[in-house]
Amino acid sequence: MLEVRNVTRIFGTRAAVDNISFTIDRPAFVGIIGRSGAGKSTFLRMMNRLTDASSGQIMVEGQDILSLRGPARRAWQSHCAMIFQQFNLVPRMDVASNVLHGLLNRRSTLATMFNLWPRNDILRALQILDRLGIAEQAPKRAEALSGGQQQRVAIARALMQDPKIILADEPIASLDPMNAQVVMDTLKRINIEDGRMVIANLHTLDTARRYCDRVIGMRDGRIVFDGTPAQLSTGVARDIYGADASFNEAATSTAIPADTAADHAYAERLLT
Ligand SMILES: Nc1ncnc2c1ncn2[C@@H]1O[C@H](COP(=O)(O)OP(=O)(O)OP(=O)(O)O)[C@@H](O)[C@H]1O
Repeated sequence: MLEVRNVTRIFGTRAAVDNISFTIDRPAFVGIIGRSGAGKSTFLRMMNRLTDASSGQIMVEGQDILSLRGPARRAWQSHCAMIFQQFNLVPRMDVASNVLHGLLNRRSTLATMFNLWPRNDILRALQILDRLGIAEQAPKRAEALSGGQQQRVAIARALMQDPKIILADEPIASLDPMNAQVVMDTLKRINIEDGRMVIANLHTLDTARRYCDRVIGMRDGRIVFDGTPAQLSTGVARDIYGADASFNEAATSTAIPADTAADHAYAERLLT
């Protein structure tokens, strides 16, 4: 389904991504982990053709997507939707219009400028919002929503493109643990129910272990691990993150310790 062959991206004299190769043969949920600067974002941006590669090929259904130009490149970008850490919504625009903007590549600029959308597209946007549990937010401005809701709007916008692959660049890095879970559950559902491949850059090991079928570990632009979550032992993680013996997994965790006594006290205060 996807074959990455010897892909490199050089900035100045330094390789941000250094000759990486791997194959994904089914619509899996793939996590890419590694410390800051490992090359994770650069790789996703090459997949989506936001950044050019210096060399290599990315084959999808027999076509090298790195060689696409003009309309063919734009068509690929709409089959390969991207979700960002900061959601990248238009804050003052309503939620439904933000979702409809997923069709931007396929619409005339004029129609988009005047916010003129065919009825069928509007209905589809509302159906997608409903599926993600946020239909009632459709008329609100995006900026009025919580971070978790905004990220679900961004996922809805991606689904509007009907993509084969969803690329997510640190999709939960700006969210609290509860919202992070809702967003990851949503991505997992889309992966399983729709059969869309998801490739997500993740900064926490526990998230990679919980949601991914496969984990790729990057360090200094290279792939240093490629395996299942079960193979991702603390020792392997230490290699990926380049940490010494004092490496502590909790430092890469999003989990908050449960403090039930404090929760009960808080609930009681609210009730009185
Ligand atoms: N446009 C650019 N110009 C120059 N150097 C860049 C550019 N983009 C990325 N780099 C460099 O490439 C390397 C890899 O960066 P990249 O953002 O891909 O890493 P990352 O693993 O995604 O890290 P983070 O989690 O912090 O985003 C870094 O050293 C970064 O400084």
